[in-house]
Amino acid sequence: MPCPDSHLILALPSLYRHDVLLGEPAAGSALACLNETLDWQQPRLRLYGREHPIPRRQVWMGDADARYRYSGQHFSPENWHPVVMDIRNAVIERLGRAGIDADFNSVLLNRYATGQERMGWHSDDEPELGPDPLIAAVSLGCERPLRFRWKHKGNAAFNVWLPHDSLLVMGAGVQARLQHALLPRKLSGLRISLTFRLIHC
Ligand SMILES: O=C(O)CCC(=O)C(=O)O
Ligand SMILES: [Fe+2]
Repeated sequence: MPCPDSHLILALPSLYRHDVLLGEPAAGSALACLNETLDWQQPRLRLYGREHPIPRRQVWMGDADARYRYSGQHFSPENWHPVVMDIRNAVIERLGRAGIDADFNSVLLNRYATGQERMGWHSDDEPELGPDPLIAAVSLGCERPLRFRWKHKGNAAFNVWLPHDSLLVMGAGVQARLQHALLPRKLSGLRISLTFRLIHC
């Protein structure tokens, strides 16, 4: 049975959002805690032959053997922070209630200090995620839209707004058929996202 706070965005591929994951004050304290305590990194990545610092900060976290390759670099995960582990468990529990038996052994945390910080177009389709990954994206802080576009042109691109304490579920077919990006916006305010993944080690 659909939960009252669930919004189906697409049925096939499967894309939907739950509006309240942790509740308050847990969501607000998670935002403050992660912002203040994590060792936020700004690695330089090579793009079209030139190196640039990424236009946001990030932390990889997860099980020790869940190593990840991204833009030609290997990232070893940080140990699970207890607050991130609690959020992971809340995601698994919420998906379980929706009839989805999910597991995640790693998470990419992204920190956008202002509306100008961003993430470019991509699909989360690295081979270590397997052929059809389920990716669960938790948003904390400033509400911003994640923009989606189809790989085969024709259908219109669209925004999915991600409020504080929401959970976006990118299920079967989403990475194969769509790309997504967090584009710069005239918005102010800190946002942290956590994208949970299962890496096949
Ligand atoms: O910050 C977001 O909501 C998007 C993050 C994302 O696409 C990713 O971590 O792969
Ligand atoms: Fe992504």
